[in-house]
Amino acid sequence: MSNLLSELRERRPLVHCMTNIVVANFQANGLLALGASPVMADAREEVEEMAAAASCTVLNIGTLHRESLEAMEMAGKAANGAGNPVVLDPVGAGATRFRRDAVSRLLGSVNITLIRGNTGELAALAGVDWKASGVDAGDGEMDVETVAAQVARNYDCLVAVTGATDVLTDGKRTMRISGGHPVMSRITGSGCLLSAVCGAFLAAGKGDPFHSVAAALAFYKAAGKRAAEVSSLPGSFLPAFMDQLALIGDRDFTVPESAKEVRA
Ligand SMILES: Nc1ncnc2c1ncn2[C@@H]1O[C@H](COP(=O)(O)OP(=O)(O)OP(=O)(O)O)[C@@H](O)[C@H]1O
Ligand SMILES: Cc1ncsc1CCO
Ligand SMILES: [Mg+2]
Repeated sequence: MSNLLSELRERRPLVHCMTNIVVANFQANGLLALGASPVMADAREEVEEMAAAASCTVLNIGTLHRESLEAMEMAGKAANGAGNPVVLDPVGAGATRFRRDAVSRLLGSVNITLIRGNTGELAALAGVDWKASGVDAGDGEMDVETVAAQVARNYDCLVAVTGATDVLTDGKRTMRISGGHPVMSRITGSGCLLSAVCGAFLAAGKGDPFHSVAAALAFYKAAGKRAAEVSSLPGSFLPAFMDQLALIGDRDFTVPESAKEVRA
């Protein structure tokens, strides 16, 4: 059993979120429920200071515009300078040219620790032919483990691709995490909040970042599963899910022991 969650709650990491207007409140509440401390800040005038003061920065392009993209680049570089982890959530990366270009720009100028997205977003990052559907996963065929590992090697970062089964890779090792419940994809922002939760776990973990993200994914799946036992309808699932983010402890979820080696 890992005690990462207890350490996280003890440390209460400050998670700097540059996020979208849909999920900001949900993300802040979810981080508080988990035991982290959220701060939303995206003005160019302050992001460098905030990123340096925080324990990690989360860049979410869900409702991006020119100014926020510029601010994200500044924040990402400041977080890099402070040695803090940076999570990129490439929301709807395949939906428009602006989003594709924004993701390339961020990946080209900031050292990203983790990219967390759904299959459609992974396809966009990898240039795989895909039927994009706004911010949803969309439709298409690809070997998620192989493509995610290629993207991880390309950008020298961790990649977490979520869905019915989550895949985590650093380009050399791959891990699959199952669990959760389909209702998790029927509320908006469950992926966005997860990206911020991964940031909190990365900030709390002193060891292998791969292990910290694996723990975050397993924790979140467990919270979804337990909340769906209370209600699997979206409206009443939401508060039950918030409660589980606060209730679950280290002994209530299992991080898979072994990661599979992948061939480059
Ligand atoms: N069918 C499913 N069964 C079990 N868990 C699921 C399912 N779909 C999604 N999840 C879980 O929901 C969480 C969010 O993942 P998802 O891939 O839906 O994110 P997303 O598409 O980026 O969401 P959003 O953009 O709305 O924030 C993850 O923990 C994932 O494991
Ligand atoms: C619905 C939606 N549109 C832009 S961001 C967002 C939140 C889920 O990704
Ligand atoms: Mg998403």
